Amino acid sequence: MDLEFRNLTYTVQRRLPRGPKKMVVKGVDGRFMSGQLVAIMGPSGAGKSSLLNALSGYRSGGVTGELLVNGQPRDEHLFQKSSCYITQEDLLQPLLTVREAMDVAARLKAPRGSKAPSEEILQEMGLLEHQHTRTDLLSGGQKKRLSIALELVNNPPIFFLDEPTSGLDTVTTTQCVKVLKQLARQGRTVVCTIHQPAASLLEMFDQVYVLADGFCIYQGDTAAMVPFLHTVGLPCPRHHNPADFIIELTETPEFVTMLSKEIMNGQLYKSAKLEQPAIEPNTNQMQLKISYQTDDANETEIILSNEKCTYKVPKFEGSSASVSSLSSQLSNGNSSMAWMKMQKSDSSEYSTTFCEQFSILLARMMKQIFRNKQGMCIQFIHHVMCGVLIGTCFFNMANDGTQMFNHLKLCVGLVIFFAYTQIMVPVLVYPVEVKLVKKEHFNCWYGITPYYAALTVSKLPVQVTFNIIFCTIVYFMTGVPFSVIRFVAFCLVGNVVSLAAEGMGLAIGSVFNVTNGCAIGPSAIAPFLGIAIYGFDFAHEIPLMMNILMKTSFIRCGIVAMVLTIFGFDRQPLQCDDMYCHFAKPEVLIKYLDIEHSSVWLEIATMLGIMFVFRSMSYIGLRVRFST
Ligand SMILES: Nc1ncnc2c1ncn2[C@@H]1O[C@H](COP(=O)(O)OP(=O)(O)OP(=O)(O)O)[C@@H](O)[C@H]1O
Repeated sequence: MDLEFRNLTYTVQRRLPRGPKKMVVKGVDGRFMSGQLVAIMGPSGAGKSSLLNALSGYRSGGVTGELLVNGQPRDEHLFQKSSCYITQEDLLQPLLTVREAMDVAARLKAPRGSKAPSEEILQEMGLLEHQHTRTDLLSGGQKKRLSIALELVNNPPIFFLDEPTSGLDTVTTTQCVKVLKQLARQGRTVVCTIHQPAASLLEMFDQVYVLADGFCIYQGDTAAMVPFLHTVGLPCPRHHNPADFIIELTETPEFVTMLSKEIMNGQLYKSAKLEQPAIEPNTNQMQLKISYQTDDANETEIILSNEKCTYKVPKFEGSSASVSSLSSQLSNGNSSMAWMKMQKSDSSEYSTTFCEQFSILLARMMKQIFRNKQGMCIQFIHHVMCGVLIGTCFFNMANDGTQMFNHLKLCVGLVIFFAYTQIMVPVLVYPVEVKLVKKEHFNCWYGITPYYAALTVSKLPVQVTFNIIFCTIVYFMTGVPFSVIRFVAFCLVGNVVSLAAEGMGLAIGSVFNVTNGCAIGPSAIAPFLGIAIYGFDFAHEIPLMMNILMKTSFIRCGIVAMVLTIFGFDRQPLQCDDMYCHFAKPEVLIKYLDIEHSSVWLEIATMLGIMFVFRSMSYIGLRVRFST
């Protein structure tokens, strides 16, 4: 597929605190042709990643201009299915082997009714011998190749890569660029940003697009760059790396202005053979008025307005199809049209159904959770130790009528434990996970809803089990009189508080897009805020806002539910070893706290409602973030 862009601008604005708007890509034009390996070069901060993000659709907010595919305005949905974006960071699912990661990608992405040739792709990428290695143990170059391999399973005709060589040594960098060159030679359009390639590496690229301060200062064949600079009076010294030379020129604003004018901000394409305008008159569009005639499942006849050609639709034919055979299908420039045709005929957004995505993602998440032995071990020790500590502090105290304040401390302590244990996990883990999910979602692996559903379900078994272990230890060590209903309610309250807290952590993570440090502040304050608000419960005059906050604080609901669980359910009067114990009768304590009209089930239902609100916020937050 040929990509064109006209008068493309990309404006960014810092959100929190809101900063001034800044145009980072300034009305550039350009054209990237199929079968070509294109390097977007420029000094740091020139706008390379921004241009790549805008072109790939990875960022859509703040982008203006015309984006064309094969000369026609592009259909974003179709384009997204036809392209893939590989981020600078190697975002790979942890705790899976190369083969497992590949199989998940193949199950999610391979066209319906077909089997992606995972083994052949791994072979082609030189990863077959590492197929049983865990993804986090791969070297930098292998990670990069795996990132490419994962996207190759549905054989997209366009690849965008953000700095694929960053952090790699010279040999690995060359290997990586060779792989990209091979992908391009197979008929794909491969566009990547690159810092300052060595001269030998630069030669491997077919086309170079140089940016400086958001302007295009060169576009054309790699071989035509030095002659172009010579013609504008900036000859590259002998034995000087042309990439270094042009980047050095960008340090002088006058040169940037002059070069940008010469190349008409990307409207001109400097060819090693002949010079031609980058954007030809709309003759292209005439040629692309096509009609499809399908003879059989494999062959498609495409009639262009003035010529006729026939070729095979790229189609996986079971595991016997090799990447080479796929490549040969793509090696015809026209095959991108066949790809588009194939994608157009499949109107669904993903290759798999909602249920398939949900079950594949759930299986992947469960596998990762159970393989995280260290994490599981830490969680187990944390729950047992905290249970024993709390049990020791309040040992056999639950039946002592003289210890009213200790009873309350126990309830508050338990709720804080459940809240803190769960709130920090998503806040710390989620920002990293979101990047990975964004990449996979953007590359059309799956939708947000099945991901979110799988995320919610996958954590439950382990979380509930550990909470029950904790509850059992505390319940019996503190000596709360046993009854089945009370014990069930006790475990239920703990689990619901932890789910609400987790929902809050997810909401903080996805709505505010905060990184670890900033997230700790609000999330750490939140439970205390809940308790502080609870303190107002004893006051007579509660301001309206505070009242609303109090009623909607899951910490408060948790404490009320916990008190009602321990002292409710027809509990007999507590032992009293003093002359008089005012709070020996559970009803007196409940009345004193002004919660005699509440019920455990109502508080649990309220917490579930709060959890639902938090989870909805985080779901919407994700959707909004992924759509801009
Ligand atoms: N979301 C954003 N908010 C504010 N500024 C931004 C945002 N995105 C990019 N920028 C700014 O836009 C400019 C271009 O950024 P970009 O990441 O595209 O540069 P780059 O050429 O890829 O740099 P590098 O090679 O160092 O990665 C930079 O000055 C950067 O600070």
